[in-house]
Amino acid sequence: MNEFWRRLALHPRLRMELFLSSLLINLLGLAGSLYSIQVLNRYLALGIDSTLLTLTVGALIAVVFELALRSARLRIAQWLCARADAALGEAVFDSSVRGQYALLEQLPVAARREILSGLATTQQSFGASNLITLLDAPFALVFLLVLALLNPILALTAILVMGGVVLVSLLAQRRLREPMEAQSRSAIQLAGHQQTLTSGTELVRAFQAAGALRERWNQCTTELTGLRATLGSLQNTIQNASYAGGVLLGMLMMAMGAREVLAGQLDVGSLIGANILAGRALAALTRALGLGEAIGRGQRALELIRQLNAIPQERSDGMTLGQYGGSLRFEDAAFAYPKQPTPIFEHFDFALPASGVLAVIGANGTGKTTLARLLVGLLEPTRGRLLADNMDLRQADPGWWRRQVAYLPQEPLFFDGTLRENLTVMAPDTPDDEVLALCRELGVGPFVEGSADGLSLVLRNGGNSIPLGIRRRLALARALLGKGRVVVLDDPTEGVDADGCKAIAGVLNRLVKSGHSLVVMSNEAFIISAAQAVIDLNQKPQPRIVHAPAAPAVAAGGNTHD
Ligand SMILES: Nc1ncnc2c1ncn2[C@@H]1O[C@H](COP(=O)(O)OP(=O)(O)OP(=O)(O)O)[C@@H](O)[C@H]1O
Repeated sequence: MNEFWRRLALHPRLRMELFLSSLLINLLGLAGSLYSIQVLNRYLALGIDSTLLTLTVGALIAVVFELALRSARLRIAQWLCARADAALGEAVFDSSVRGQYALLEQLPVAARREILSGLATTQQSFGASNLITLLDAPFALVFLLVLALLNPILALTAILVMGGVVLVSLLAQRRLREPMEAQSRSAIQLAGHQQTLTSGTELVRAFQAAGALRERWNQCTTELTGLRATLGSLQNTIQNASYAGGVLLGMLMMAMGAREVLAGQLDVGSLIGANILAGRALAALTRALGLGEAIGRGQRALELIRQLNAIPQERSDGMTLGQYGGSLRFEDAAFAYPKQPTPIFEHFDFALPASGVLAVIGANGTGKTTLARLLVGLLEPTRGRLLADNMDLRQADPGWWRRQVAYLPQEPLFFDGTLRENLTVMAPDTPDDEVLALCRELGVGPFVEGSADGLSLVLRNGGNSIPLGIRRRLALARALLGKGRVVVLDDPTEGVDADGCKAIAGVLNRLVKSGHSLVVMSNEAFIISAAQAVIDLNQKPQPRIVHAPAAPAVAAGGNTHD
């Protein structure tokens, strides 16, 4: 309900127009019953055709006005709802792309997907037609008021029947909440299994995981079917109450009305009109009550969306440096993930001079990727500072900082779009020649130029149909085309063949010569031997720092580090 009010509050003038048009529509809606009363009382009594003609023309004009107003009101409501939907969609998008990375990561992927799909649910639940139905509901009172003017006993009868319908419906709606929440939880679980079915085909087949997956799948779908049945029954109770209320109201109105007619308190025309009025009052009410499930579903989706939107966002401004020199420094830095018993590192002091080359080594899970994410500014040290040319990265404008960093993440993922759009995402004006030259330098020229579409090749599903070694080098090309001063590479040779490693070594040498600072997370001997310093994350909690005496050139297939 609050969401409907919020939508109405978006535009006070339109809200007023909606209320006024609803008032007029419902007043014009009285024309049908007044027409019946007048035809039965006047025309049947006097038999004057011109009276019938006047009444009919009057009623028709009222109907035409009512229809015109209805369509104008719908357009206003649609405009208002479209604006609210667009604002909500934008807020969700912003939270997804600008919510603090560390906090976003705490939300499971399936839950995030469910939140995003909840946008469509809110659009339906709080859409224009439902808004109008709710606006019409209070006008049931107008019909009851007119009914009371015709005959108070009939009005009282209608109120009692409607009260009963409201009571049954509200009781059923109270019981809707719990199964709806359970349904949302099950849907999140099912979304996880759907993800496995769609992108884990290999896993399911090769590891014969179908049995284990089927059990969970069946459990989820059975649970969802049961919950849907419960919700359906409750919804049915509400519909039955409305139907039974309608039948009962019609009968009681006739019975009580007939007695009133015999007692001389009501004429036959007014009895028919009263019946129509009571029917309209009940219909307005039951239509609104029938929205209970849809509104409950929308509210649940909105609650999840609010959880996402409540995640504090990364700052969109901050300090920048006119000219970033390329040095980095950790000062008594520590990092620990929330709810993790041991920190990734503590009391970490290290300075990388401009144009320095640093290798970060460590066994699986020691924190190389975490360190890379700290350098890119996705995560922040839980204690201490990380400085870029003496500027604390906490104070830096994240957008500016990410333009200073050429980052190769461990997972080389791409968004749906062409290869060109992906590679030049940080520098859209880069000419194709430059992109192709870098691809050639990285040894993926034959892949790009050999494909019929070249740079216009359309990537889907993160680009996962491209072999990993090629995908990684394409991701490296994307990083370098951004022209950041510091190059942070998370396992650049993982899955890359010997020729590919040589090509990467060549590019790294060029970067070193051109004065870039390099931080490479890798256990690869040829990278370690070329580094001026090595951080060993195997040592906990304070990493070991090894300074190499000289910096030989990066050469794939070179020395091993001792
Ligand atoms: N979002 C997170 N929340 C909690 N713990 C996390 C999170 N991300 C990583 N970790 C944990 O932090 C530790 C370091 O992970 P990280 O991925 O940085 O290691 P890594 O050295 O890069 O591993 P690998 O060599 O396998 O890539 C691991 O124990 C991992 O489980």
